[in-house]
Amino acid sequence: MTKQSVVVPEVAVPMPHNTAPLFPYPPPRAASGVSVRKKYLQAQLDLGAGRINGWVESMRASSPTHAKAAAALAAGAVDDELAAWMVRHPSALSKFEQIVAASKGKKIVVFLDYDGTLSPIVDDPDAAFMSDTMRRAVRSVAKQFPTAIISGRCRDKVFEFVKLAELYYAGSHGMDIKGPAKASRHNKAKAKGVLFQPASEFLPMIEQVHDSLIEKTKCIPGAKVENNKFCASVHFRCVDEKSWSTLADIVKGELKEYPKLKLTQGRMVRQFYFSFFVVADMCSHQTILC
Ligand SMILES: O=P(O)(O)OC[C@H]1O[C@H](O[C@H]2O[C@H](CO)[C@@H](O)[C@H](O)[C@H]2O)[C@H](O)[C@@H](O)[C@@H]1O
Repeated sequence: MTKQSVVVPEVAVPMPHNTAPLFPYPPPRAASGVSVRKKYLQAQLDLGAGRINGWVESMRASSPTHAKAAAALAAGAVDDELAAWMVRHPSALSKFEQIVAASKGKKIVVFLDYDGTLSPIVDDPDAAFMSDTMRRAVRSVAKQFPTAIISGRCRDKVFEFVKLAELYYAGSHGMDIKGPAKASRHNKAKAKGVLFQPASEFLPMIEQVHDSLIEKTKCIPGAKVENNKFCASVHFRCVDEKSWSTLADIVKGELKEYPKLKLTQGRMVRQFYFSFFVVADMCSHQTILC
C-alpha cells in the first residue's frame, strides 16, 4: 500500500444486447476498436500533467458525443473488449436454466445497480426516475430473495427514486448501508433498518470538497457537482469537450488538496462523472490509504 490517492476504475457494466430493456436507452458499447480500459488503466497511476491528458483521453473515448463513438453507436459496432466482456457475462435470461440448476440448495441474494440499470440514463441526475413497471419487477424480486441496491448516489436519493422499504440500500459507493425498514419473510427478526456508515468522520471533509468543487466548476458551463453524502461527484455529461481538460485539472487539484480521498471515474458510454470518496476498512472502521 502507498499513501497516495489513485483513480479507482469503476467496474463499468455494459448491458448485454440480448436482454429486453425496460427503458429506452441504447445499451452502452465501447467507443471504438481502441480499448477504453487499457487507456484508462494507463491514466491512473499518478497525477502529473501527462495524467490529465490520460483522463481527458479516457473521458473522450467514453463519450457518445465523440464522433467516433457516435458512429460506432450508429453502426451497432461492438469492439473486442466488449465482445469478450459479453462472453464472460452473458444475459441471465439466456442462461436461466443453468442459473436455476446452479442455485439449487444455495441462498440467493440479489444486488442491483440503480442508474442505467433500474432507471434510464438522463442528462439531469435528479431526473433519473424509475418506471412503475420496473418498481413492480423489483418488488416481486424482493418477495423471493433478499434484494439490495448498490449505488454511487446518496442512499436517501436512491430510496426517494425506488420507494421500496423492503430492500437493502447501499449508497455512496457502499459507505452508507441500511437494511430494510419493512419486515419481510427474509428479515423478520432484523427489520430495524440496521445502519452501517464507516466513514462518518469524513462527512465534514466531503462537504468541504463538495462546496469547493461547486465554486471551482462554476466557470464551466454544463458541469454539475452532486452531493452524494459520503462522496461528491462531478458530472461532465453536459460539458463541451473543449472544457474537459480544464475540468480534469480542477478535479486533479482538488484531489491533491485532499489526499485522504479517492477518486473514481465513471466510464463507458453511459457514465460521465468523477466521484470523490473515502475508502474505509470495514472491520476496523479506519481509513485505508491504498
Ligand atoms: O452506481 P450507480 O447507481 O450506477 O450510480 C452511478 C452514478 O449514477 C448517476 O450518474 C449517472 O446517471 C445520471 C442520470 O442518468 C447521468 O446524468 C450521469 O451522466 C451518469 O453518470 C449519479 O448521478 C451519480 O452520482 C452516480 O455516481
